[in-house]
Amino acid sequence: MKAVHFGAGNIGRGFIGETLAANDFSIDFVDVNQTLISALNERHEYDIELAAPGQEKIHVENVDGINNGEEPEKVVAAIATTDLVTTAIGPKILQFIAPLIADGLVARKHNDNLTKVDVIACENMIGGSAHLKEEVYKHLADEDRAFVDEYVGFPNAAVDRIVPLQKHDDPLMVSVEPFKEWVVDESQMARPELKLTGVDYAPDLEPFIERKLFSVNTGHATVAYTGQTLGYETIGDAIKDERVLNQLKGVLKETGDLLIDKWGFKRADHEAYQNKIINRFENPYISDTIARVGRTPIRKLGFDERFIRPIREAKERGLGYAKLLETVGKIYQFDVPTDDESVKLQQMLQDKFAEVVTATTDLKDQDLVAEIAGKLVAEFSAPRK
Ligand SMILES: NC(=O)C1=CN([C@@H]2O[C@H](COP(=O)(O)OP(=O)(O)OC[C@H]3O[C@@H](n4cnc5c(N)ncnc54)[C@H](O)[C@@H]3O)[C@@H](O)[C@H]2O)C=CC1
Ligand SMILES: O=P(O)(O)OC[C@H]1O[C@](O)(CO)[C@@H](O)[C@@H]1O
Repeated sequence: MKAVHFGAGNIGRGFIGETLAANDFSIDFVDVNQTLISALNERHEYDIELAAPGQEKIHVENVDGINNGEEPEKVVAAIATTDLVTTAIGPKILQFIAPLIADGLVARKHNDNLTKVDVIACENMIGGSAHLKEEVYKHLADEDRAFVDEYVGFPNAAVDRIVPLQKHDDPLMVSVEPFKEWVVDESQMARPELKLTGVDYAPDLEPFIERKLFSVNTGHATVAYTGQTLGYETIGDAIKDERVLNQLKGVLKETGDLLIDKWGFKRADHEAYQNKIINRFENPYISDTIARVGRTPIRKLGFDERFIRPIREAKERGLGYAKLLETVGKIYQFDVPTDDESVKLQQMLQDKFAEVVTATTDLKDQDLVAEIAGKLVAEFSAPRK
């Protein structure tokens, strides 16, 4: 069996690659990072290390790399004959790989390849594959849509494994937590007979993706944003602070109440699920930065994302969301100069504060307005350790 996987990064190599290889797939990793692509093509194998006592190694082989920026035609040819397409590239990048996926699917039509194929987006988002499908369809001519309708599935999926930023001499080596969960919506598959060991197939993904996103991801982000306002740089250090842990527990109580009310999870089971997540965040074998877990704060503030959606739904149901609101307030203080969205958010705040300063002081000197606004932004985002 053959798979084309977009995104040879942390979760791509550290989870999707492991699972595909364990199911005897050969994998074409597609990425724009030439260091990763060259290493994959030189060695055709890599190691995964479990972040746990013993640091067990898992060997992955039968892998190749294609740089989609340099050799898009190779990606199209690979999709034309593959059995499965997966992505772990980032929600906002899906739109950029959609044209290539569309070309690859049309190539299947031109080659009379009538084997059905599923395209699975393994991103932290609700409806990831459905979103990718919309993007792909924008690049299909009317006469190709019927073929894709009939032969291609875009089943939504939830993937759960913490894979932090990596620091190894070997660019392919990836250290991952032992826990892993990959759930695919079976009802949306074009080729449901192609099932992978290590993947769960659910008739309805919504409860799983919401439980995961509003527990693991809302929780992790809460540790990151609360931790940063207290001056911490790593998740491990932040979660040792009782104020951060209490904030996390408060937020998980609110999302837990919502999930139990909405999906009928049993409270005891859900609390056990939450406690396991807290233990995962505390894993001393993982060094995870607040900058990574809090990355792209504007995306994380989105309408259907890990804070605003549970807040909206808790409000509709008359449930509590005070701790979630508190955390949202902290997201606006997320200040990481290397994160474009953080820089943009801070600039938006600076501009708004400047409006308030102008309205309250009548100052005409814009340099002075900017200086005062800068002080206000700093005041609102200063660490309060
Ligand atoms: N790291 C984790 O623990 C988990 C991550 N995810 C999701 O997986 C996705 C990827 O996350 P990570 O692996 O952490 O990120 P990452 O940054 O390690 O990997 C992303 C990869 O995509 C590549 N890429 C970026 N733009 C590209 C383009 N236009 N064409 C081809 N390749 C491109 C990058 O070079 C990089 O190798 C995200 O949606 C994330 O939410 C989901 C569950 C766990
Ligand atoms: O990948 P995103 O959406 O930026 O969010 C980061 C989150 O993803 C994970 O890496 C895995 O779900 C978590 O560790 C973290 O909460």
